[in-house]
Amino acid sequence: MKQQLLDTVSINYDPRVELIGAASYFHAQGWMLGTAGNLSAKMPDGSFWITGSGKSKGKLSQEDFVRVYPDGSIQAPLEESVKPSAETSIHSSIYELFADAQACYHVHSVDANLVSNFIKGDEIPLPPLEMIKGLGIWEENPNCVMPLFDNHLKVPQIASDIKTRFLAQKPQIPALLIRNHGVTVWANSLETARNYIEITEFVFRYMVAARKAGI
Ligand SMILES: CSC[C@@H](O)[C@@H](O)C(=O)COP(=O)(O)O
Ligand SMILES: [Zn+2]
Repeated sequence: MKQQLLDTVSINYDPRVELIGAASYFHAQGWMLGTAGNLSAKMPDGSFWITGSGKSKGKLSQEDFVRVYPDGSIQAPLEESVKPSAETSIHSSIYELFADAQACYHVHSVDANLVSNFIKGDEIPLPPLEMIKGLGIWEENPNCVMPLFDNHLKVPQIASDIKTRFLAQKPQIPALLIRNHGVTVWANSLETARNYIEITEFVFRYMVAARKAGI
């Protein structure tokens, strides 16, 4: 009986309403302006719902999402014309790399774009702020870095760079930054992914302000 109930709950699970709420909140913060960014959430069968490509992220509806299956096949609920996000390959790579990931969020902010140019290398040292604990690092004065990837017109190239690097070495934190583009986070729940976006954006804002203040 209990198992039956659990099965029914998982069959009826639909993360789209929560994804729409997150997108509209990020849009209000200026992190998902126009068509920028994409959000996805995993389903119990291993597929994931992802925002359709080119949709205005401040006014999404349930029909603006596409369901992507592990074999790459897709299902657009009502409108066949809805295509999955151009950055779906990045979301797929994250779900392949991190079995616990239930959600993957990607946004574009001015501060993230500025910070991505602070350094030429492939990782950015993060300031040892209390907020870093919110990314799962419980250390005094943490020595934490955020992986930084080059932006490419061909998104599968970015996805492949992420896979290659993270297969060789897992990142310290569940976040990565694409240069002149934006941050991507992943988490074991939609709520935590939303928190990670807020925390990384706080850290970027601090870094820009600190540089301006000469700290
Ligand atoms: C301002 S749109 C930029 C896009 O190229 C991309 O980076 C993005 O985040 C949104 O693409 P989308 O295909 O709508 O998911
Ligand atoms: Zn993007």
